[in-house]
Amino acid sequence: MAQAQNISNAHPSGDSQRHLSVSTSPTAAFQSPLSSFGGALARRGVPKQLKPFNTQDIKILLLENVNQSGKDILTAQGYQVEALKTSLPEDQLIEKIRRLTQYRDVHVIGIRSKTKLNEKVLKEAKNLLVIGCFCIGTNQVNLEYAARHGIAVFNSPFANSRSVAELVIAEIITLARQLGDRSNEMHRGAWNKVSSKCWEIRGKTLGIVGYGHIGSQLSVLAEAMGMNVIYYDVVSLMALGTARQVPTLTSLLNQADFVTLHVPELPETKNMISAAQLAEMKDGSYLINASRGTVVDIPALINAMRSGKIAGAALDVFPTEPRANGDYFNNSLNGWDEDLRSLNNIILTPHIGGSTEEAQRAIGIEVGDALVRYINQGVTIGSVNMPEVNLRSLTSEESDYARVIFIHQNVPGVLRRVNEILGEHNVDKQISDSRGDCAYLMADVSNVQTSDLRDILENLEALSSRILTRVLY
Ligand SMILES: NC(=O)c1ccc[n+]([C@@H]2O[C@H](COP(=O)([O-])OP(=O)(O)OC[C@H]3O[C@@H](n4cnc5c(N)ncnc54)[C@H](O)[C@@H]3O)[C@@H](O)[C@H]2O)c1
Ligand SMILES: O=C(O)CC[C@@H](O)C(=O)O
Repeated sequence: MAQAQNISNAHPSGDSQRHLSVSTSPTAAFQSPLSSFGGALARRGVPKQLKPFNTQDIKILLLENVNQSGKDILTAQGYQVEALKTSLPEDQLIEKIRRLTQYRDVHVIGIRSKTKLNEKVLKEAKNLLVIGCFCIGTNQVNLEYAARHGIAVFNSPFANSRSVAELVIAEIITLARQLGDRSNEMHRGAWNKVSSKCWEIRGKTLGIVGYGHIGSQLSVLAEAMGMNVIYYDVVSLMALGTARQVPTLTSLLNQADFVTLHVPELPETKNMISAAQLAEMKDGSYLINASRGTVVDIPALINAMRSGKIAGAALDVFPTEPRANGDYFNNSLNGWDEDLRSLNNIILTPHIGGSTEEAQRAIGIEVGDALVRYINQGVTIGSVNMPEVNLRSLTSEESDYARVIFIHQNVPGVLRRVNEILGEHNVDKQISDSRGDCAYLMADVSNVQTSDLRDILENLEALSSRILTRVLY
């Protein structure tokens, strides 16, 4: 196929910077790991790398010390990768995107849990194609705004679940034996050998709120240590081992010796554990939160611990967390931080539930691969805000092919208009799906020349429903 020059990735803003020059010289072979088409791919040859751009033109900004495994995958593609160790607050991130040419046309932003990618920030990144959350939670991103602007978001849904579950097991024993306090006393030079209100965990009841990836793993580990497990979830879920689902949060709180929270940050989970719920817990019970800081009303917890109602707590997450290592955890953050620090038998950790070598490496690989697949082939499998769409990869044996991606508003009549445009060519295969207001169409067209691609692009761009058009080949 004759090579086209300057086919643009058109974007809703119509920004003139959105032009990527054309190259078909791959810098690294991309091996698609997609399972549903894997067999067919293996038989049909090496997947062809689809890109209407020099991979070197793709600009990626990674924040929050993303693992080397993820950086390696992205740099191996030839993309320009700028990696920062910390997150940036909204004003500094906007400033960076606005002021520095190298970020203004950033195509990919990679973050972990701290960087807030809200509408204000996303508006500035006018060339943004995709966001990688190198973590489980995606509450820090305005997913709906991103979808409306054709920006796909990917995460790693369970690569750190085991690490969180193991941390919680450690915390259950630490709280039951008041290990934090004993250790602190020894560090201060004081010997204080006590057994009063120190317990074995065998035979105690663990109440898990949210029986998803983390909650269910934890259930198995806790049972192996002799605990009885009950759980509460908004959906009915199969119990592992001899765990038992209870019908209400109150029922769980009334029965559990240890309550641990594993729900996502949602409007419904905000202050899910507040004064009323703490009052429903057993006297002398324990609370663990390694989900999100907003799930617990912390001033209410401080009161419940001061009164002795709650015998201990472990908190890994906080409504406002420091931006970087070395920053202070004091009242300037949340207003009650020093009261919290003054309590006995409380474990405070800096959001390290998923911070293990194993988890971070696996997350880097999973999200890195998803980003490459999306950039190079337009595949949305695993996206948290776009319909999941995939087609068998084109292979290097198939020449004169192009992949057309049309992200559009989910309104009646669009497919007919799109197919009028594509119908003038040989559409080899096509798939389309929608999620909420956003729809994603992927079509592989054969026997197309440069001029055809330009026509296809311009005609699709002229449709009023279009959000983003990409032509990959
Ligand atoms: N501390 C850390 O480092 C760390 C690491 C990973 C995840 N997390 C947090 O943990 C959360 C849970 O992770 P996961 O992978 O188990 O998520 P998941 O989506 O697999 O499971 C969440 C479960 O919570 C349930 N749920 C939702 N709303 C609920 C409600 N109102 N009441 C009861 N149950 C409800 C869901 O039905 C689901 O079963 C994540 O959303 C993330 O915020 C924290
Ligand atoms: O590594 C992080 O910053 C986030 C860890 C965790 O909260 C997650 O959502 O996966």
